[in-house]
Amino acid sequence: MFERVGVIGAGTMGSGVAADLTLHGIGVVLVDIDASRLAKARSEIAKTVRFAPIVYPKAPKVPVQEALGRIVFTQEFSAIGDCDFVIENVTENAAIKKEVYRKLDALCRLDVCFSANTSCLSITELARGIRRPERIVGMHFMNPVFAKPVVELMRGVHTSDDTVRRCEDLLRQMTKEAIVVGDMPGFVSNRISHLFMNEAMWVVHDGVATVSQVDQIFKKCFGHAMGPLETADLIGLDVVMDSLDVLYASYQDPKFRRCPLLKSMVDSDRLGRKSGKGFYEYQEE
Ligand SMILES: NC(=O)c1ccc[n+]([C@@H]2O[C@H](COP(=O)([O-])OP(=O)(O)OC[C@H]3O[C@@H](n4cnc5c(N)ncnc54)[C@H](O)[C@@H]3O)[C@@H](O)[C@H]2O)c1
Repeated sequence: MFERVGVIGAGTMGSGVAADLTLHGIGVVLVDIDASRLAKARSEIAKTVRFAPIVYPKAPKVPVQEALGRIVFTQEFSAIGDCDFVIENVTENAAIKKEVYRKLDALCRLDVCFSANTSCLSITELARGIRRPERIVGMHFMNPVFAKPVVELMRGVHTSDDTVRRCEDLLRQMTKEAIVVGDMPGFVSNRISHLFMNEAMWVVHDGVATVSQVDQIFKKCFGHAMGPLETADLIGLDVVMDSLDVLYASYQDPKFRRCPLLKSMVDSDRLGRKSGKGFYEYQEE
């Protein structure tokens, strides 16, 4: 049983992962370089602990103070020294992630596994230069983490069977299951979904349909729970743009060329739900 998990990065995904771990009784050390992100994460986690069982009845009911009491919020990487497992959720940028793995590698016991919560980056690439490449794995959590019972688990070239088994054990403790896939940029989910989202943006850019029409067609004709542009807003348009850039660079394939509308929305801080405005507008909950 895992007792204490290090969570690196306290943004949308890091705070979601930390909230789900604490809901399942697992201690967390949540590390971010930005104090304001840690403060925001504390209030987001409190909100999740309060509302998760209402919107998702399978989520455990835990008093907010008890859940927050299981989390150490810190800017100090050294605090993760005694963690049994680390889930990394920093910005989707290979250079930033690799620097984080170098720090973790120096701080953690050699048997500790590191999982990358990444949208598109290759796990094998992230493991380069690390003393424990067999202990690096990809765990692609979906947002909102507490309501998604399945995680895409990516096996790098060096990832060992024991590492995969430990990930599955941790996910079981979080009442989730893994679908284990291979390691190519974007894996299964984002290699396909980002083409959908990008093409939906081109449709709006070309004046073929409105944002709402595109999403309604996916929901009412195809039975999807969310349309591609609503999904992009939920993920964060900056994260979608970073991911498309990784896919484009990795495959050298023009099919991943991002729509200029996405860049102009990111430049004007229309990032989706997290900034209150994206393809849609959102009120503070
Ligand atoms: N947003 C989604 O729906 C989603 C879903 C699955 C996976 N992902 C992946 O999860 C990762 C995080 O995405 P996000 O949406 O939470 O991004 P985000 O921008 O909300 O959060 C990233 C956090 O990382 C922190 N950070 C940056 N450099 C750091 C460092 N060196 N050390 C510690 N913290 C650092 C930032 O301060 C920020 O708080 C990305 O790789 C993304 O592709 C995102």
